[in-house]
Amino acid sequence: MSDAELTVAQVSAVHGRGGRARQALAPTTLEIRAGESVAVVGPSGAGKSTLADIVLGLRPPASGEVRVSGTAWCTPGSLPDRRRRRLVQGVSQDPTASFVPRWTIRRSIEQAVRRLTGETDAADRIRQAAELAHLSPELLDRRTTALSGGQAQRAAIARALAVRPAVLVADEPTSALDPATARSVCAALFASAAETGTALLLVTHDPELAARCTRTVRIVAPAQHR
Ligand SMILES: Nc1ncnc2c1ncn2[C@@H]1O[C@H](COP(=O)(O)OP(=O)(O)OP(=O)(O)O)[C@@H](O)[C@H]1O
Repeated sequence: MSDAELTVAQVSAVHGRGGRARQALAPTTLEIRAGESVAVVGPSGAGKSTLADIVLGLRPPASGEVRVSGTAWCTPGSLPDRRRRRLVQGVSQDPTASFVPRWTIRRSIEQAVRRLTGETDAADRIRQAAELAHLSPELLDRRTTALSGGQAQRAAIARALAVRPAVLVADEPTSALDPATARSVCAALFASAAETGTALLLVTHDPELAARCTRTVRIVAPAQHR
């Protein structure tokens, strides 16, 4: 038995139905253990974001299976159980998507912790997550509109970590940031995943970022796209 936190076994995806169906992801296999990071690279349109969505449990695969912490997560016929959703959290290119615009960062994180873990007192989790994400605590009481891009991305990392996931999926998390901010956000991402033993799946076009991961998996474009 594998002790990987995330197992992606021969997972493929199709967009569209009937005559419009097109393969969006060729069969892909990878494993990530606790504290490891895997960079997913490949040409534009190869299906990297589609793979991220499948691992996040947002869409089922067309074939294959995803396992999280040794248990089935999703298959062609099933999406993850609502009570296990906490186990895989995401950080996207647009951090504002993780927050309710009229709420403070703290309130959005509190709601996520309550919804995903059932815990009503999130204060300790939020403080720890902000520290892990290198987010100054005073920024927790602002809305995303009052944060810089780098601060908002650190807040999104804190939101994801506050529910203590087994797997963190980061899809191009720094592509909207300037190089210096991108480097500091990445430092927070790698350090927090390693410190908490979270398996990190990182979709990136940036070779420097990929080189910092434990391994790189290259997605090949489905045959019809080549
Ligand atoms: N909602 C959708 N409906 C139909 N086809 C889609 C949809 N989303 C993506 N696709 C197609 O699926 C394929 C994979 O897209 P995906 O966004 O996963 O690629 P990617 O590797 O992440 O690309 P990029 O590096 O440009 O972000 C592409 O051919 C894309 O056009």
